[in-house]
Order: sequence, then C-alpha cells, then structure tokens
Amino acid sequence: MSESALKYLSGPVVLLGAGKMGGAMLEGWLKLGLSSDHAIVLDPHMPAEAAEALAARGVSVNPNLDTVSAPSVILLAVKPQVAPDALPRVAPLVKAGTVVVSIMAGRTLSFMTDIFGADAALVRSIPNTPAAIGRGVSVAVAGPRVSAAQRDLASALLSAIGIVEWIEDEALMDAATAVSGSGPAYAFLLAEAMAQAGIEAGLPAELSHRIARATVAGAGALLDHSDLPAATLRQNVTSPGGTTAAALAVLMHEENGFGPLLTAAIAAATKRGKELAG
Ligand SMILES: NC(=O)c1ccc[n+]([C@@H]2O[C@H](COP(=O)([O-])OP(=O)(O)OC[C@H]3O[C@@H](n4cnc5c(N)ncnc54)[C@H](O)[C@@H]3O)[C@@H](O)[C@H]2O)c1
Ligand code: PRO
Repeated sequence: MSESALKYLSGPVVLLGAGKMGGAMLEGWLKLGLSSDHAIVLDPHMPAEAAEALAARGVSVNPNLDTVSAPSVILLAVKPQVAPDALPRVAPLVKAGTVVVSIMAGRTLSFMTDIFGADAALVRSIPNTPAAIGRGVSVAVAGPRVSAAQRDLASALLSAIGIVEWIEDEALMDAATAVSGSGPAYAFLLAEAMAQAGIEAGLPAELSHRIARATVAGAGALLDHSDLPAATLRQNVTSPGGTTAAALAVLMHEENGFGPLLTAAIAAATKRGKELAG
C-alpha cells in the first residue's frame, strides 16, 4: 500500500499498548505519512512525559472511547498475559470495515474471535525489535473475514517497520515467533557470549565487548548485502586447518554444538508460544 493510503484512511488507527513494539510501529506509521490526528493511543500505564510528547505531536492519547469514530485498524500490542483484561475494552470500537491486527506472541485467531466476534476481520502477526530502525521482520496470517483491502492495509502497517511474510497456516506462527520474533535475542546473546569468551581468553573487557559487538553487526550487514548463502559466507572465513576450523569443530559438534542447542531453544520458544495461546 502506498504512502497516500496511510494518509487517507477512512478511520483512525487505534494502538492498544504503546510499549517497545507498539511505540516503534507508531513511529513508523507517522514517518510513512499517517496523519497524527488519525492516530489514537490507548495505554493507561504510559509514562506522563511520553504521553505528553505524543499529544504535543497531535496524537490522541487515552481519549474517552465514546469519542472514537469507527477505526480502520485496531493494533493490539499489549502483552499476551494482559490480553484477557485489555482487549474487551476495545471490542466495542470494532465496526464494519475495522481490521484488528494483533502482534501478541501466542494469542490465536480463535482467542481473538472469542473477544471480537466471529464477524471480525482479524490478523495475527509477529514482528521483531529491529522494527525500531525499520529493519523488522513480521510474519502474519489473516483470519477468514479479512478482505483483500484489509490485508493490504495490515501489510502497509507492518511494512512501516520492515519486511512482511504472509503465511496461510496459523499452526506455523509459534515456530515463526521462535525464529524471527525472538531471534534478535539470540544474535544479541551471541555478541554477549563472544565478548565474555574473549575476556576469558585474556582480552581487556572493553576491547572484547567492542570487537564482539562490531563483529556480529558486521557479519549481519554482510549477510544482508551479499547474495551468497550463509553457509558460503561461513566457509569464506574458514581456512582449512586454521583458527576458524578449530572453533567450528566445537560449534558444529553434532551432539553438543550450536545446531542441536538452537533446535532445543526454538522448540522451547515454540512450546511457550502454544502455552500463551490461552
Ligand atoms: N518485544 C519484542 O521483541 C516483541 C516481538 C514481537 C511481538 N511482541 C509482542 O508485542 C507485545 C508488546 O510487547 P512489548 O515488548 O512492546 O511490551 P511492552 O511491555 O514494552 O509494551 C506493552 C505495553 O502495553 C501497555 N499496557 C499494559 N496494560 C495495558 C492495558 N490494559 N491497555 C493498554 N495498554 C496496556 C503497557 O503500558 C506497555 O506500554 C506483546 O504481546 C509481545 O508478545 C514483542
Ligand atoms: N518477544 C516476545 C516474547 O519474548 C515475543 C517474541 C519476542 O514473548
């Protein structure tokens, strides 16, 4: 959807929960041309300064819900654990034409149908935190009542923070959440663990943190700029009989290496997603 489509929405975009992800998404929308007088934020726990700063930019913050006209979109960005309390409050705002887009981990289309009704147009999606710099990855699935135009609108809102991958089978969402939703944490942990390992190998702490961080960031940028598969980029670092080969013999160990460890980690995250379904 084009920039002008965000500019000329028939109704407002209501954001429920303006924390890390919701806040990043709102910034993306405003940058893409959503008029601030079409943006409504509902977040009773928002720090006063943040609420005042948004209001000064023309965003409506915690208005009386009776004054809110039929929204084009309601974006659900509260924690899955508070959803049973928070979502029913916005259910009366859903009108014909409104699409409800969730970014909550775990919470299913069925959970949302119980709250918003069988006629509601519902999208379940999962973004990730590089959204804050426009480099997010979102995976999304549309419920049966979502029209092509509503799917385009949901795409436009998610594209404001990065790329969007639509899937047809909701059963894949927990695994997608475990890979791309939680995934940035694994990359950050890699930088942390490399820095710590460098310290244990004798490097001064600050130097170790600086070079580990820059190395993970540089490898990510190379992955981004190159057309080569990750495995080829890895092989390009690895001289036969050299230092990398020695490290990879540990990291690629069939039983104790990175592969089986990550498989277990992603299985744990996937299982937790199913537990949060509610
Ligand atoms: N952080 C991530 O990496 C990430 C990635 C993908 C999806 N998500 C999903 O995004 C959602 C938000 O996560 P986050 O990391 O931004 O959390 P967060 O804690 O930063 O934001 C949640 C916001 O909800 C607000 N809130 C709490 N109760 C509320 C209520 N009753 N009504 C309205 N607002 C209320 C809080 O004040 C807070 O601002 C979660 O459902 C999470 O699963 C997060
Ligand atoms: N952060 C959320 C969580 O940890 C959802 C994916 C990333 O549950």
